[in-house]
Amino acid sequence: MTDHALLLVNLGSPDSPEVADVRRYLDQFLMDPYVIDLPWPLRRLLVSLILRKRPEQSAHAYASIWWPEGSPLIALSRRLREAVQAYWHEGPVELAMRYGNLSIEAALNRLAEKGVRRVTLAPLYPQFADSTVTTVVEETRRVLRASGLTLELRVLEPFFARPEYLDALARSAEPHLQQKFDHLLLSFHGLPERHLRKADPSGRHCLSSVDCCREAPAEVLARCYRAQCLRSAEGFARRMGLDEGRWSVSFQSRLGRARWILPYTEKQLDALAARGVKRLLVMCPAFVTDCIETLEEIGQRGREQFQAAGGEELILVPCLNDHPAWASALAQLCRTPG
Ligand SMILES: C=CC1=C(C)c2cc3[nH]c(cc4nc(cc5[nH]c(cc1n2)c(C)c5CCC(=O)O)C(CCC(=O)O)=C4C)c(C)c3C=C
Ligand SMILES: [Fe+2]
Ligand SMILES: [Fe+2]
Repeated sequence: MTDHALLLVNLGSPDSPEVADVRRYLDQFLMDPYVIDLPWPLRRLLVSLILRKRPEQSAHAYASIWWPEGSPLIALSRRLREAVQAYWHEGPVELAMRYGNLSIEAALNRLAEKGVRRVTLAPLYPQFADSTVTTVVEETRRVLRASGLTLELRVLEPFFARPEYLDALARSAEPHLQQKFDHLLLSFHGLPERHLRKADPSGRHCLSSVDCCREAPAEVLARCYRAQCLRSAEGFARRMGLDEGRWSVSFQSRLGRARWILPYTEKQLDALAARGVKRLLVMCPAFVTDCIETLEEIGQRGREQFQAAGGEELILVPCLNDHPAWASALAQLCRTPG
């Protein structure tokens, strides 16, 4: 059987680190109502304000991590697609981005032309958030409706606690954890607190106490990004045999002035240095491929900040990228997506 395809979807990147390309990309990204969840006129106003300064700053950051082949996120996602194809014999493996080029529409059309009948959609995010998973799923459904393609769609559920993902994370990180280090910081992408409250099916659990995410009942856990990040972190630390106190969790990439989920990575870097941590390892398990948020925010700015606060070295552990253990795990996850 070769008519069951995989469609891997990642976030996307600007076409180049030029200011105009970065502005166009940020505009599409931030105008997504799943990312900035305000009514259109307010969203337009806020995004236009953000776009006054942000494209220049982000363009500078993108330029500092850009590869000869282009955006690291896209280049690494392409390599991942190729690696997964070696483990997926049921049909073709396609790659698309939610924003910018490599559109979902073009990928679905290619699959239909190849005679594919079933597609398993894999949003490349281990933890659930409306701003990542829901927007990918909804956009794919919208394209299918609009194009009239009759492809049967299944969706890979967030895999934050699946052994396939956690084992692959352990296998890819293991060589880096063999070096001498004082502390491991697991820095996840942040999320506005408002998004957490909105996704909470109970309407009252999330953010009700400092520890609510540790006691989330199953239906809340299924929708709570923060609780899922903590589960991933605990599952990873257990696999690596890390003692409590030798690792911690934080959330990075805050945008704007609203409250985002705590603790902030920026604050943790200072706090760890002040506590006497000299050699700090940082992993970013919410990202399956390295990108601006890992390479620039942590690997460059985070390192400078940590050293200025008295730390000696910040070592960034690479994301899963195209590690064979991850490519094989992803194919396996897609065989039992629900
Ligand atoms: C891993 C999961 C992600 C969540 C959750 C997420 C939420 C989220 N992000 C922004 C704003 C920005 N994110 C940016 C980059 C970016 N974000 C993710 C992933 C998640 N975002 C990735 C993989 C990347 C990297 C893209 C790349 O090209 O390398 C950016 C752009 C970069 C910048 O200007 O700093 C913004 C802006 C919000 C507002 C949000 C939740 C509401
Ligand atoms: Fe983001
Ligand atoms: Fe929660």
